[in-house]
Amino acid sequence: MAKLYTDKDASLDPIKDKTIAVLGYGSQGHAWAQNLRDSGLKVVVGLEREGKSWEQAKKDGFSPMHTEDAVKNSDIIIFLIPDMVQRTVYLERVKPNLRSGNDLVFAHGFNIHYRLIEPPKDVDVYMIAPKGPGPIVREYFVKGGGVPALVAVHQNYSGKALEKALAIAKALGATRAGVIETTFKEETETDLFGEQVDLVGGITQLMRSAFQVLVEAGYQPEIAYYETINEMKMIVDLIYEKGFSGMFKAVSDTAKYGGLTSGKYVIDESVKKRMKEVLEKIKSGEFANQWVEEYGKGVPTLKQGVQELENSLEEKVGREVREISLRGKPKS
Ligand SMILES: NC(=O)c1ccc[n+]([C@@H]2O[C@H](COP(=O)([O-])OP(=O)(O)OC[C@H]3O[C@@H](n4cnc5c(N)ncnc54)[C@H](O)[C@@H]3O)[C@@H](O)[C@H]2O)c1
Ligand SMILES: CC(C)(O)[C@@H](O)C(=O)O
Ligand SMILES: [Mg+2]
Ligand SMILES: [Mg+2]
Repeated sequence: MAKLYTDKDASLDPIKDKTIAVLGYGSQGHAWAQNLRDSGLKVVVGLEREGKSWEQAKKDGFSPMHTEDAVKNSDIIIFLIPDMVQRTVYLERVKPNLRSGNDLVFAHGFNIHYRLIEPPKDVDVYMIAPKGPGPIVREYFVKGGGVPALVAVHQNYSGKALEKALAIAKALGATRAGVIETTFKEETETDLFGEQVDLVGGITQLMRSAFQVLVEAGYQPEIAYYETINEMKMIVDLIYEKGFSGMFKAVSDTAKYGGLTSGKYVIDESVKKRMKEVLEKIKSGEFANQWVEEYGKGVPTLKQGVQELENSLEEKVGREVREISLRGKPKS
């Protein structure tokens, strides 16, 4: 098994006297800024302008400052702004204010791996990539736990980059679970692959298609929603806690037999073949170029996809069904 770093393998010492700039106060930014501060580290929040994030950061007790001021006042600069804006913010706000011995830190390897950002040689460049959404990084930390993370070092000018990455992982709560060392290449490619074919893309499409098949066959949409979308959480929770075998133990033999046979029929080798094509596009940089181009055009495909999803019957029914099913969800 890969080496797992836990709390006992990490110390806050290498960064305890440093000032840390968290750039961005969105999904990950709000979690990192608060977790690192609650762990006793000195955090400043850097933002482009006053707005929603600025107000939220103030509500959470920070005194946000403009990006360039945050960079000038810090030793460690953490990029928690969208991947597509990191290059411009780096070139315009960070690079002109960077000092020898600063650290550039990422939560995902996209900009370094695909060379959108090419840092100078006299800084450390490393990553702590949480393997979970930002709000959960905060929620688990507050409840005394932590979301697992990957760490990677791209540039080790100080010779202490890994120790600092582990220190941040500890302050974030990730070593309460477990942290594994990787490379920027491995993290970037696997993270993009997972979110595309499985976590974000695959699961959404699987549930929507199943919902649509039932509705198109004349079944009540609310029943289709309960069956194909709502119950997914309980099944995934069982897999999360007990593995596939544990989940199988909790369902009926009828579900096991039907699931094994029809599951392999629906998600067959042709699906795996297309997953491999997706991986190739990620590895070759084709997906990265496509995403940069889409972003340059003002994200028309992304906007259209999100709008189609928001207007879909499954979302409309979901809003109603969730009101009912969330009433039954335990509070803690
Ligand atoms: N969202 C996640 O759960 C998650 C998980 C693991 C890694 N990551 C990585 O973390 C990084 C941050 O992702 P995120 O989803 O938290 O970002 P996000 O979309 O939530 O970031 C929003 C923040 O960025 C700022 N921002 C937006 N546009 C900007 C612009 N043009 N210039 C400057 N600032 C701008 C906003 O004001 C806000 O504070 C990315 O590298 C991402 O791949 C995200
Ligand atoms: C939370 C995810 C999907 O794991 C992350 O990779 C992201 O990009 O948001
Ligand atoms: Mg991810
Ligand atoms: Mg990702």
